[in-house]
Amino acid sequence: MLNFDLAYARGEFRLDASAQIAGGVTGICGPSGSGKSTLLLLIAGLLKPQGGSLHFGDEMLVDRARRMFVPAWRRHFGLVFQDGQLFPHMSVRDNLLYGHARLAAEGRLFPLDTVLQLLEIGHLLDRRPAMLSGGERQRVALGRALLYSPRLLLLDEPLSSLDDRLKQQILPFLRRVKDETRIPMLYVTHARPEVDFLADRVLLMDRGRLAPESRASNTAHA
Ligand SMILES: Nc1ncnc2c1ncn2[C@@H]1O[C@H](COP(=O)(O)OP(=O)(O)OP(=O)(O)O)[C@@H](O)[C@H]1O
Repeated sequence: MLNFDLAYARGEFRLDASAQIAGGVTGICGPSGSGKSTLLLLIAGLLKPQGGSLHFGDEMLVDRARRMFVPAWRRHFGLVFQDGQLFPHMSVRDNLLYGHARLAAEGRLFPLDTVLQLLEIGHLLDRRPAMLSGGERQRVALGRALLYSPRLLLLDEPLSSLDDRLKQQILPFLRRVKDETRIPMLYVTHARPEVDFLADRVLLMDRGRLAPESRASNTAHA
């Protein structure tokens, strides 16, 4: 599904990461500052690598040797970051429909009602993001990413700012998204239980390098 070999340097930090990743949910774990968020930004097209290549299926998105770089908006990937990053001046409805409304009807994976039901956010449509709880904001951010009908979901610690009760509320939603939509996901987290619950495999990031995790326990989740 995703195949990359990316080199990126910023100050002292060096990322030199390669992997071939199949569909399903791939957890990415590793110490703080090891480069997990940087890797997601490189895959999203929000950072440009200094070297290497990136393929999504047969499609070449980056090939620095040929000076090729497909910009983020043309990759059609969905992103959910820690703080949700909703548009503060727009209602929940307008946030949710922001990407969706621009898609051709045949490109939409699911209608608004399906996502509202899946994430239980139908009662929030007329509110602004400031009027939402953290868990509601996370669900709206996820809803917006889903309604964009992405080819890949990039999730960067999407639950890390939430309390346990909210995590327990949202994790099953994510599993339903995985089971019902089959959209591949890269899921960055420090929280082992989230990975154990969701991921089909785990990659470990350490000082800018990626390696498959060898823990046998993960096969139980494949
Ligand atoms: N905007 C930035 N400008 C300069 N350096 C940065 C910036 N963002 C991150 N870094 C540095 O890049 C390196 C990788 O950071 P990154 O955020 O990718 O790590 P991470 O594994 O996601 O960490 P965490 O688990 O703490 O979120 C770190 O050394 C960090 O200090």
